[in-house]
Amino acid sequence: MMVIDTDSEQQRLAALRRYHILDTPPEVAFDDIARLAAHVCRTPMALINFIDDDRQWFKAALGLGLRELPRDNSICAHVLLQRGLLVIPDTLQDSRFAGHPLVTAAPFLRFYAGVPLETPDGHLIGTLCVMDLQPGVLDDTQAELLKALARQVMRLLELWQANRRQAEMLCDLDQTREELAVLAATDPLTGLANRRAFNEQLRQHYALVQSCQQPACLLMIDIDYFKQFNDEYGHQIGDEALVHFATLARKVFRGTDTIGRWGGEEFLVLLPNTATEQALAVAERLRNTLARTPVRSQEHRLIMTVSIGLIELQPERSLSATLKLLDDTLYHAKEEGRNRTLIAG
Ligand SMILES: Nc1nc2c(ncn2[C@@H]2O[C@H](COP(=O)(O)OP(=O)(O)OP(=O)(O)O)[C@@H](O)[C@H]2O)c(=O)[nH]1
Repeated sequence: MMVIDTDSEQQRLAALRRYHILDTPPEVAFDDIARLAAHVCRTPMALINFIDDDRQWFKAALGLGLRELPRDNSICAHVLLQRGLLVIPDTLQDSRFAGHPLVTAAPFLRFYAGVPLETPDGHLIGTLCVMDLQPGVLDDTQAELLKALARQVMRLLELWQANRRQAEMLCDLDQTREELAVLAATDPLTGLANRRAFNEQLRQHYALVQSCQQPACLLMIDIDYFKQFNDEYGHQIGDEALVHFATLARKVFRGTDTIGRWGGEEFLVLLPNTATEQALAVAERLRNTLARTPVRSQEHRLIMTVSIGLIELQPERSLSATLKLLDDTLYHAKEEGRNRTLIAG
């Protein structure tokens, strides 16, 4: 009967799992080592096998048409127990193995030699073994070469693990890069596109308007009397009002529209494939939604109004001229009494 120390067995299994080798497909590099082991030891069979919780699983299985066997009465588990080379010249002459299912039934094993696969921190996670259907022996050179090949299996595993870690790090790096790109393009308070990102989108879309002659509109939206709002209720409620605006704007505009925070309490919205009348309808819907949806704080329910300038992009008008005209239009909307939408003209 094999006695297993549960603590070190758990550590051994953890060491094995760290390689993520179990249940991976066969690979030429491992098959080659098994072939070399069989050649050196002059046997028809060789295994690279890992001793899992309740099974032995073969990464390479030369001459044996199996991928795994139950761990119960595994011959290889004996190699781990004695922590070194195990040679069984004739299984039928060895009381420990004479009744083994692989000895008493197909493939009727007679000869076995195995060495442990040892991790750099001393855990034995499997074996490299050779087997024959006739009794046999292993000379010193063969034994040394079998041990050398077992070390090569471990080098391969270490390399495999290093590659996997590198791939994981590259994946993490890609993810971080994506997150940073999103952060760099986002206004931290409202989560809308920041001025730089909006400008980029606007430039790209303007090029499209010039080449495809598709209609597109731009809205410049400024919250009315926001300084007063801040002064009266505090900067914190002012911030909440900006977030409130952004939340409503996301609901009112289409997913294909781009909303950007242009500065303080000023926002720009790009509406692709939208003519002036449709853009005016959306701008008015935004003003109505704001009028119906107060900013809620513990003590107040505050209604915000906005002034909006609207302009249709024209291929023959430069972007800077468009933005200047839009800014002037917004200024007029403020001058005329605020809480309104004015069309540039
Ligand atoms: N709470 C808060 N306030 C901001 C933020 N950015 C800008 N502001 C404030 O927004 C106010 C804008 O004031 P003004 O440019 O005078 O405009 P206004 O009071 O809205 O007046 P009109 O635009 O003419 O209706 C200033 O008091 C800024 O401090 C912000 O991120 N949070």
